[in-house]
Amino acid sequence: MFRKISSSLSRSSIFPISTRPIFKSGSYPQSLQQSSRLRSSSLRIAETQMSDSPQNPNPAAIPSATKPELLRALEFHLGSSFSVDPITPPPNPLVIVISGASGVGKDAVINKLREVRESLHFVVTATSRPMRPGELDGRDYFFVSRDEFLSMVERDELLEHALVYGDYKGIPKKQIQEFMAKGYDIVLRVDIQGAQTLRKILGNSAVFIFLVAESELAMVERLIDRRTESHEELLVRVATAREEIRHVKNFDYVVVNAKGKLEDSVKRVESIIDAEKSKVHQRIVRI
Ligand SMILES: Nc1ncnc2c1ncn2[C@@H]1O[C@H](COP(=O)(O)OP(=O)(O)OP(=O)(O)O)[C@@H](O)[C@H]1O
Repeated sequence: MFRKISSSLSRSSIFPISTRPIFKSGSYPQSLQQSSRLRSSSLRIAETQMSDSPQNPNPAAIPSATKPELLRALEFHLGSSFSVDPITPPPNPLVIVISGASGVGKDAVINKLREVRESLHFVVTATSRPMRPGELDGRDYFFVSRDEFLSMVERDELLEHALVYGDYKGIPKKQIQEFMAKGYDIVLRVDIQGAQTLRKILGNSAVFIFLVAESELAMVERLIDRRTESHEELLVRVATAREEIRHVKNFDYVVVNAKGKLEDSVKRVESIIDAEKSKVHQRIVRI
């Protein structure tokens, strides 16, 4: 764990403890500069590398000591070895909740994020809704019957679940636990109702991102273009979206997914993840 450089040296043979030196220009101990005991082959290599480097621009620097010698002397002077361990612990796994009104582009953003970012696990939601053309069981959702879904609820296998536009949707807990244990960050894609429930369950331990279109018109057009909803379903979704936009205040971040700017939105989400990873006070999530 710790550098062993100085441990092989008898400290008292170089500097008596009572007379620990303060190194100044020109006063670096001759014994340390010249001692053949210090010159192992690896030290000589390092020394050669240093002597090849451009002239030291700092006139106050110690003139002819090698880097290993300097390191050893500093360690000796400080009374402890320099550790090669990381200065800060690795960041905790994150739980990232991505939400927003229907048709705002949650799937589109998440699918792109999947392409550009490793070390994220995208939780596959269980749903009782029928599969849409192009969707794949186990990739887009776990498609289960209503009865199967209700059994999962009874067995307490879901972190949260809800009835959304007549269909059940829920998040399997086991998947999150397994991937967090492997060090993955977890991405959850939920509607706004789901995000509200998750906020109650997870509090500030998770990161909540709210996706919005640049305007209401843009959002409705996107839904129409998708051509997966009937006229009545569109009416319900638009009315719900108008109401849901007020919940933005319960989120940590808002990302505008503007028309034709999907990649910018994904970059913005990535920046949020990077910032969260750099936080001094990390979120700690327990599922
Ligand atoms: N930035 C964008 N520019 C243009 N089209 C977009 C953009 N983002 C998403 N879309 C398109 O808008 C439509 C709706 O997107 P998507 O299905 O990802 O929304 P969603 O939020 O997942 O919807 P739902 O909650 O109803 O499943 C899709 O056809 C998608 O390709």
